[in-house]
Amino acid sequence: MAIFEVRGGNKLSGNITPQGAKNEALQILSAVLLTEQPVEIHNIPNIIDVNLLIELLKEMNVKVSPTGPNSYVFQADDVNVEYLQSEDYFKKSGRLRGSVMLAGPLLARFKKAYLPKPGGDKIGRRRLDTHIIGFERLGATFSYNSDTGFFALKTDELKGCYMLLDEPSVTGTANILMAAVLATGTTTIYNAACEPYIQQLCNMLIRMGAIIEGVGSNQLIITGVQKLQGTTHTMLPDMIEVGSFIGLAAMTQSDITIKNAGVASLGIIPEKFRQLGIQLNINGDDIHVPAQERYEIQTFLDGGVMTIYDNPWPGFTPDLLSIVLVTAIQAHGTVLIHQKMFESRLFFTDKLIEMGAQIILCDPHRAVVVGLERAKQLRGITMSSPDIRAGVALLIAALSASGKSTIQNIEQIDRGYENIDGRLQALGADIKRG
Ligand SMILES: CC(=O)N[C@H]1[C@@H](OP(=O)(O)OP(=O)(O)OC[C@H]2O[C@@H](n3ccc(=O)[nH]c3=O)[C@H](O)[C@@H]2O)O[C@H](CO)[C@@H](O)[C@@H]1O
Ligand SMILES: C=C(OP(=O)(O)O)C(=O)O
Repeated sequence: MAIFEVRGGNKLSGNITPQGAKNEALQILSAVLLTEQPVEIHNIPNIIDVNLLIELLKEMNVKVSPTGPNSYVFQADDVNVEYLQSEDYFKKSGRLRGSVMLAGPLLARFKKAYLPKPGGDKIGRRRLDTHIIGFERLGATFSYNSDTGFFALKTDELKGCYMLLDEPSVTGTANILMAAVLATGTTTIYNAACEPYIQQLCNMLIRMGAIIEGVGSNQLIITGVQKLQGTTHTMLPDMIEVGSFIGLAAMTQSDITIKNAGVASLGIIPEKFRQLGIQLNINGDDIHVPAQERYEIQTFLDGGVMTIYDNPWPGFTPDLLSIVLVTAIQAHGTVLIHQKMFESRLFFTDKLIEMGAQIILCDPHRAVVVGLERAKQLRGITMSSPDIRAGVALLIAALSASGKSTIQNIEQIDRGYENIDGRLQALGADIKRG
């Protein structure tokens, strides 16, 4: 198992460009199954989860031709849906969350699909009810094999309907949307997720010939069409990487410019880091984070302790709470981090406490961070990366700490961050892959 060896304490400087968005890529790559025509996609991040999904598409007989370092053309004109019943698919698809989104397009085009046991981060229960109930409402039937954990879905015809989702699931919305674009009649998805990656998917589908109203809102109205055509699509910058780099700069007192950060699509993210007291200078599409010795966590207007919590878009993404938490360690002041969506995402704080952070884990969902105000540096330790975002939070802690840290299980980090060691070395970080 690969490790990172980090010698912390270096102040970093320079420019860093975020990769294409991981969670957008997983939706967009699934959508190539909706047409027999070529689809050209740019700014695809070279990360484990995305490469695994590309591998699954290849195994399904989709033609995959690289056209540049992060660009590919996909053509799904001879799809082998039966591959989805193979042992190999069972094994590989369970390794990432994104594979669930192959189901919507397959059901729409080939009238059958298989939904794997959800993979991805082990950050709490991750149910598929929204996906399955949505497909059922469109006219699919499902059976569940408790030995394999697979749902088999089939339909004679998908028919549009009105549905109010139980929760605005991101992958659930993408899945139902991709099924509905080829259904007969009109589908209304109310309480839909509406984050920029869903908007990107909608806009791609519209370019392919789909009819979708309400893009960017929580109500999508889709008029089904018989066929979709090829298109070209470019992924947005990864907003979770942008937030990770802001946290990294603040914790390590570094002067970093995040180039082409996709500022217009960051929503409330910059504001949350400002609530930690971090100065951000936005110049066009770049974010300059100056070296900051001191940053002071704001209080609420009534003087109450700041709380930062997750919510579906346009609320704050749960994927950045681990980064906000680690960044608060050297702040002046106190913050309550409340992770509402996932119940196992804060346990990594025990490693931060071992490094010297002042954190009280109140329960699985809430942690209070009392800033050290740089009176004490964290100390390097050996630790293991439990999930993508906790992994990067631990990496940020290690880069700010005195002495050597070893981070194990870095495959978790590689799932979502492209060549992170190389890009951090270019900023002056002492990090080695072992
Ligand atoms: C591949 C991908 O795109 N993964 C993202 C996607 O996962 P994913 O689509 O799997 O996440 P969902 O949006 O379905 O929901 C995530 C969790 O939050 C809970 N929930 C959701 C909505 C809500 O209003 N209340 C609530 O408690 C759900 O029950 C679930 O346990 O969206 C998550 C939420 O932004 C992100 O963390 C993941 O990185
Ligand atoms: C939780 C995440 O990913 P996934 O849904 O792919 O596990 C994440 O990107 O932070």
